[in-house]
Amino acid sequence: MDQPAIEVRDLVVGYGSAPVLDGLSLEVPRGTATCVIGENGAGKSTLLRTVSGLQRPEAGSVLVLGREPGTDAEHWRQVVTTVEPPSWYPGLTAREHAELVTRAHGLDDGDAAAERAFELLGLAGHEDSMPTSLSSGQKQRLTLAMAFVRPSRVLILDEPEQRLDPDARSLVAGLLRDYVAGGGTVLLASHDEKFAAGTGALVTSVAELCGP
Ligand SMILES: Nc1ncnc2c1ncn2[C@@H]1O[C@H](COP(=O)(O)OP(=O)(O)OP(=O)(O)O)[C@@H](O)[C@H]1O
Repeated sequence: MDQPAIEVRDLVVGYGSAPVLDGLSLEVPRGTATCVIGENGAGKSTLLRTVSGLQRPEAGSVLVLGREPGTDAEHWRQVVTTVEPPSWYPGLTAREHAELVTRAHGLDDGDAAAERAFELLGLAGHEDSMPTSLSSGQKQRLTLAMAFVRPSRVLILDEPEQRLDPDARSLVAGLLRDYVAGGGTVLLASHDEKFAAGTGALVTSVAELCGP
């Protein structure tokens, strides 16, 4: 059987005192989605940050596509994460942000791809806006457009439904289903179980993953 896209074993992560995650294990098979739920402070973002390679575990192991995450550029060519809030470049429009991403990833038809991503995420008409002038939901749409506009094999999304209206939540759930149908792997955290079910993800909780 194929190695899972994401393999987490006996993970211990903390911030100096008692660990937030203590003995968490998780496997996300390739071409599937898993959604982690749990109350505020349960450790969902901590898990996603660690799987993204942005947080060092105290113990345990994490493999993403068979490699330790975040250690080299190859990781970032294949993995998209929205765990860290994006920084907007002063003076660059929404379209120019998306085009930066497509150029950095060597897409030949980058400008057309950016156009399609804006259409898809309901941002048509906002291409020439400064990201800082967009509403909070539009900024979230732009963040997701920048995630979907480039090729990737794994998406790690922290509460992608946040600040989105119900129609946009359904739209994004559908995009995630399509991403998985195309062979991609998704790990997300969410507080919206209806949204999570709509993505087709296996829904689990930090508590379940940490075992007894
Ligand atoms: N940088 C940090 N320094 C110290 N403690 C932190 C840090 N980041 C998170 N924590 C603590 O770790 C615990 C888990 O936080 P985390 O953000 O992973 O939870 P979460 O499940 O994503 O919560 P939410 O649903 O509110 O987004 C919390 O108790 C939080 O206070």
